[in-house]
Amino acid sequence: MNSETELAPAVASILEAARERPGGESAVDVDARSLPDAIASAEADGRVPVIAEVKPTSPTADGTRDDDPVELAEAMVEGGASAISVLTEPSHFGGSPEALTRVREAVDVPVLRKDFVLEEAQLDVVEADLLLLIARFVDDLEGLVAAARERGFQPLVEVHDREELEAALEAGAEIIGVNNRDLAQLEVDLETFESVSPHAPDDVTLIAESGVSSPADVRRMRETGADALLVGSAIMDHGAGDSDVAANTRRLTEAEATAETSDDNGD
Ligand SMILES: O=C(O)c1ccccc1NCC(=O)[C@H](O)[C@H](O)COP(=O)(O)O
Repeated sequence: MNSETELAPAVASILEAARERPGGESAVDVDARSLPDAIASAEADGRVPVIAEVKPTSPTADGTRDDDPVELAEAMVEGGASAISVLTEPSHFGGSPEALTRVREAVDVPVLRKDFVLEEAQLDVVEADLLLLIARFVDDLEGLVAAARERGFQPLVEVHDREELEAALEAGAEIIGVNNRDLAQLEVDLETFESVSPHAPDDVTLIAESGVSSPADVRRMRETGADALLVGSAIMDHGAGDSDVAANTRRLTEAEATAETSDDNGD
């Protein structure tokens, strides 16, 4: 992996910044909340398992939300989110490790650290229940998956195509996210998940990431094998700024229940 060919300029800039960021001084020791348990709990009470993302801004966002990350995360849980993703990348996404720590103290669902972790010391910046590793950018994926597990994290390995899926499986990944956003044009295409998901073994926890914006999208991803969905923009609604994050989350977590009770196409 670790190919920088055909990367969008914003992604090349994100990687450059990631290489400069220091790691922690000593290994963290996490007592992680289980994502599979949180997914099972949502399924049991009829909610779609959604990992809602606290993403103040991004290279593709229309604006920035300055709301308190804790208030956003609490509203997401109120809307039925099974887990929270918190951007810790500071220079392109407006995130911080401190925001993640505050969110994890405030909610009782699993919290994902969303960042561009490239080397082992960068695992030790902050405790989280789940930790994102992007297959394309990590040189020693197997080593970093193992190092994350040694610290107690549940690694979530992000892939974009079948080759990266195979690499994630060889590295021992048990939780895999298929990112619908390509890192060359930053365009989203839900067909990405649909083309990769049939090749994932049943015992993998499979997450559809990016570009899910409506209940119809939720159902489409679930029908093609998504155990959970990672959703940022449609919940944060950067353009509106003051939109109702709990309601935005609920619209997606209730997508399957509303489909059963409604005659319309429910988008
Ligand atoms: O979100 C971006 O603009 C972005 C740009 C460059 C690299 C990564 C980017 N996003 C990272 C993500 O994985 C998403 O935040 C996450 O999957 C949620 O996506 P969405 O629901 O489409 O906001």
